[in-house]
Amino acid sequence: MSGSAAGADPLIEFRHVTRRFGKGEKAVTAVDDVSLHVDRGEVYGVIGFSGAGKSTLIRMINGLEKPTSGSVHVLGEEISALSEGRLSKVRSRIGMVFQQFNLFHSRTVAGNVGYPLKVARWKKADRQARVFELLEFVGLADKADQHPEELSGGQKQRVGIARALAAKPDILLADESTSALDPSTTAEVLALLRRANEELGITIVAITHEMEVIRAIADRVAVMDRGRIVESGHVYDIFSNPRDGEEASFVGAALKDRPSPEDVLRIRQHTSGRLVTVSLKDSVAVGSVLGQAGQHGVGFEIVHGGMNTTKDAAYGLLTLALTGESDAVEQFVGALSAAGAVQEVVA
Ligand SMILES: Nc1ncnc2c1ncn2[C@@H]1O[C@H](COP(=O)(O)OP(=O)(O)OP(=O)(O)O)[C@@H](O)[C@H]1O
Repeated sequence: MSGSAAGADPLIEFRHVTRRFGKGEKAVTAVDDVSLHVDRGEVYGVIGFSGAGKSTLIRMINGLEKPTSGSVHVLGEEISALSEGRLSKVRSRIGMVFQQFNLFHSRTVAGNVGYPLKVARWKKADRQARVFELLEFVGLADKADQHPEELSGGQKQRVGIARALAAKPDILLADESTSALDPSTTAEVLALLRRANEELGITIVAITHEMEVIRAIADRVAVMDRGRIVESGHVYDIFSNPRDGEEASFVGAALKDRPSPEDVLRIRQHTSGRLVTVSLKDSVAVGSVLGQAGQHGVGFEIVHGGMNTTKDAAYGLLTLALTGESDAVEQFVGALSAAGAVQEVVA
């Protein structure tokens, strides 16, 4: 799902939101003039290093934190201006998944999943039916009567997700939901979040410091740094577009899809060819141009890069060392540019 044309159906909207903590010299601006919108049915990822302001941002979506200035609109309400009573009504339509699972150890798996329904005063029979349905959905129907300590980390998080989905919320907030898990369990939990989005139509906001999470589930991403959004857009566009200029993209740098200055030094030790990086958005077209290198009188060596996948499509960057007469190489770079965006590698 990616119905995310600007303003299509925003469930969440931040308008020039700033959140400061403390006063005077010790004041910290955790969120600094952030504007963004999340549309119904999309998975919106927020990525950044520790301290970037992600938790503060997500806590403003369910009203646990209020902006110092600006406004936050959720499900048609200005959540930042609501009284506690009205706030709890909006909150009941928002589920939350935590890094440390936050399960009740004294309750069974079924008891944990059914807890929000008990709070919402669902009838016992309805509650039992809903819990059963949810445990089936997350693949833990056989664990209903066990306690959390009998489960693996991935299973605990699946219980956390079932509990967050229990009251049929419109929005699921995932706060570093896979950070405590190993890579294969992470993949399993991300696949479940993706199913929740695709099969139940739930809108997800996921904050993370892991690029893998964004790549696996997000439609759009905002990169946060020191409270500000420094880059945002569709995941595929951001991951697949090589950026110009001195400011290397945070995403590109984290993916290591371009050679670092150290890599370039190493590459230079064995080739004097012209180094270019080509985008593999259309890998067939690029492959066909590379197949004609000999006819251009050009030799090439792949010195860095490869393919990766996002939720929408595969993408990649290849760095090539091109050898041959400079006119021939120039002409060949022209042919490559027609197949994929080309950038010179300078170091
Ligand atoms: N209640 C608070 N009081 C004072 N400072 C705070 C408070 N909450 C957050 N901050 C500060 O705001 C900044 C952003 O913190 P925040 O937790 O939102 O970042 P984060 O990106 O979620 O990082 P992490 O992944 O480490 O939680 C940090 O400098 C943090 O110390």
